[in-house]
Amino acid sequence: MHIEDNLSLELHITNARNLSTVPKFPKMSNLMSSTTSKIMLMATRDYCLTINSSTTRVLTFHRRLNCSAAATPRLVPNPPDLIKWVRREGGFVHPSVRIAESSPYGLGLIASEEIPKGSELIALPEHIPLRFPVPESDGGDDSYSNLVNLSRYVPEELWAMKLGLKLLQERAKTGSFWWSYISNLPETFTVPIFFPGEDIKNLQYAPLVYQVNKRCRFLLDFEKEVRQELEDVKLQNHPFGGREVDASSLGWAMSAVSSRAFRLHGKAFQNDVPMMLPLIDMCNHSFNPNAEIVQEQGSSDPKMLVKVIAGMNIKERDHMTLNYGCLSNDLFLLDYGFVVPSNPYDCIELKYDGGLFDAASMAAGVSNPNFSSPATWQQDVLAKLNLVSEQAVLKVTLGGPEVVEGRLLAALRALLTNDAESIQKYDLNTLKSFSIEAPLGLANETATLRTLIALCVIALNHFPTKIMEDESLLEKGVVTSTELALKFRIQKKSVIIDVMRDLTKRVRVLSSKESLASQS
Ligand SMILES: C[S@@+](CC[C@H](N)C(=O)[O-])C[C@H]1O[C@@H](n2cnc3c(N)ncnc32)[C@H](O)[C@@H]1O
Repeated sequence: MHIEDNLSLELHITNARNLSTVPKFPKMSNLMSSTTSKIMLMATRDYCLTINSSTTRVLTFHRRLNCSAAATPRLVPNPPDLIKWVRREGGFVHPSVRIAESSPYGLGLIASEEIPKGSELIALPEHIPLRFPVPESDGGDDSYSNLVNLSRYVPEELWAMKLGLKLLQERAKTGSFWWSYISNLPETFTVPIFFPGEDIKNLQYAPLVYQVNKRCRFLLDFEKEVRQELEDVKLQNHPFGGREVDASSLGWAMSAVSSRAFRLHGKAFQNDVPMMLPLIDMCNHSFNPNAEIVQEQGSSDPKMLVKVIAGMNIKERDHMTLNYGCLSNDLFLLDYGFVVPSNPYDCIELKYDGGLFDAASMAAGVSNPNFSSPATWQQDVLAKLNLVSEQAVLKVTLGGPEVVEGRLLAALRALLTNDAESIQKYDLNTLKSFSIEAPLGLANETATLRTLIALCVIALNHFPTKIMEDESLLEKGVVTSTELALKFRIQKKSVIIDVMRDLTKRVRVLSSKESLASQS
């Protein structure tokens, strides 16, 4: 996969906006270019990434410096009181819930007094969440049908952009019902579409660089489509009140949604519709949250669409947290603009490739591996694992709760044995897991684990820098985007090292069993 150009967006967010005026959208500025550079990121040819910055369109990210360094600047300097607005609109906010600085995470919700487990913290009535309108609600309105037309250009995977169009529409509208909410949104986001090109390269990890480039390219193309679609639209039918929407404002809206919207399940939520939940979205993330969203319409209070309750006792001055999901750092950075240290769900992606796996096996001292030329019965196993054929999914992962993706583990075990008969004895699920120790025998398991360790070494060596170098760069003090890129790649390398540790332990256990067996 060669990515010819590396696109990122420059977001100039400059104006402190007066509440009484309709806010202007941020302006996208000049396109820059720099010298060509190439980086090889992954072990396989397909993950070889070429960043040719001579065709690069880099737009730099400017953070305003006139606000307090600790706070995340909001869309307007002194936005309305969000808690008061929610209460005024019929929502419930626990009397001990406050919005406060939650450094370094931006703003957050804090308890001004102890809150007992099970207490209702926030409840929002149906009209407060912001969602993409369903036809019945805005039907007949041309600005609505123009918005729907634009949303057709948005691929399903970028659902945040669809809701982002609605957010931009409300941001442009004088007297929007949601203005109290929108004016409290961050002015800028730390997601990598806004990184300078150098910091996209600094991620050192091709799968994420690919996703960032894809999003940037989409935004630049979408900007053109929006322009064309709205060229001849009359002011009264214009979905953004005649305001020009460019890649920067689209990027702002997409990031606002991806970092704050919730996809709620259950019949009350029209099949997994994403929505922005004012105030609830002030909760920061934790894998051990002290609050949770109650998704079903409670019969005790049928007017409330969504509630947050305390999942445990929340002490005075504690921050309220929600779990955004068991996500890898790729998704945390791409959608939310942060990296979780020691994230148990982080993993690295590799491509299943016979040549690479033969090389890893040989490096591990396995004689005559046949990943490149598997026997027919081995090909059958690979087909069942969806690792051969036109539609094969060749992406496999190391790390996360599984440590080694089941399909990869089963493939290695099957390709490192000559024993076609024993393979028939087990169902594929057994071969895909570590739950039964050494299903194809100690020698096969040792060869499998050693090959995996060699794969880890290859993957680690493809990062251009070592963790220690990254850490010393971090210590020097760098801008936010560089800091995030450094933290991200440190975590990726740590995932590989953790996997190697785990596999090495397993090899040791097997060796001691082997030596016991040979003694008896
Ligand atoms: C739903 S908002 C939470 C409110 C946000 N802190 C604010 O100032 O508006 C999600 C954003 O909060 C920040 N955040 C939340 N949890 C975090 C965490 N565990 N580590 C770092 N940043 C976090 C990130 O900037 C993320 O995009």
